[in-house]
Amino acid sequence: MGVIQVDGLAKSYGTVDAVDEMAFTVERGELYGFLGPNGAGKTTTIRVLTGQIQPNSGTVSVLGTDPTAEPIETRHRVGILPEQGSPPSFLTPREFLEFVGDVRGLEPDRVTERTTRWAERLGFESKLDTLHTDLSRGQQQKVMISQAFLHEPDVVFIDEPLANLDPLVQEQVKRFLVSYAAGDNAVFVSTHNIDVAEEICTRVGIVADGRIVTERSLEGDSSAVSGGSADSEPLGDDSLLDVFLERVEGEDVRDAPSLEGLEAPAKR
Ligand SMILES: Nc1ncnc2c1ncn2[C@@H]1O[C@H](COP(=O)(O)OP(=O)(O)OP(=O)(O)O)[C@@H](O)[C@H]1O
Repeated sequence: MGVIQVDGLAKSYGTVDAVDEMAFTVERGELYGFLGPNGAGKTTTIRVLTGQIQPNSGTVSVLGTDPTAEPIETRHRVGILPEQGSPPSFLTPREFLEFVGDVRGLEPDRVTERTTRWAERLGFESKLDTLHTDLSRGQQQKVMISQAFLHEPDVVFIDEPLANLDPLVQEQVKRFLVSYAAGDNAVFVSTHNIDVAEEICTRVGIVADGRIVTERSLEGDSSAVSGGSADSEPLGDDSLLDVFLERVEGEDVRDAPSLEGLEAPAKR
């Protein structure tokens, strides 16, 4: 049984069908990449899986909990790095991480120890007592990454993990995500960055029009992974970008209208 299970999920906003017949399963040990163009339904799916919104229909299960019926229990057990999330402007990283640790049920000593460890790991020790409003976007992202992993959850949902990070920290975070998933956890990453997905994910689901249109295993040609609704094909000799462009109808940049006419005006 997967630690994340989604079957027949549908969610609309008014007349917009954001998610429709979404189905996939993620197992322990997987770093699952959720790839899709703008508006494909990725954030909506994560919001359902983390108990932030109610779907219209379908079943979802996260670590054996039902986020639609027991959202607080689900949120307690997972880590969440939301899209464009930022820590509260009126708190410092130390205060925020203490708050998150408390809400997630960690002992105060443990929170102090992990706060120090994360600040050292991501290099924001000198900013631990500075208000978030006075931190850069990248420094705020480091605090958000720290809060998602502070209670060492078995499942972590991440929207664009590398946003605003400098290249050195990006490398560190990528390595961390790979090792965290390999430690019998599951990391679910929504991203537009196909190269990063190809580099770090064990499996990807390509999303278009609110559903998974294809899945690919990236763990080597012989290891097709059971994906619940369908077995994932290995990527083989294709590049993930080619698979993406082929499967995302109407989004192929090779057929897209050129941006001719949008060039900056020539200097007079
Ligand atoms: N609160 C909302 N009210 C109305 N429509 C919404 C709302 N949130 C999302 N949508 C619509 O639902 C669809 C899916 O949006 P969603 O944010 O899930 O896509 P996404 O794959 O995360 O996109 P992106 O890659 O641009 O972040 C889009 O057409 C979007 O306009």
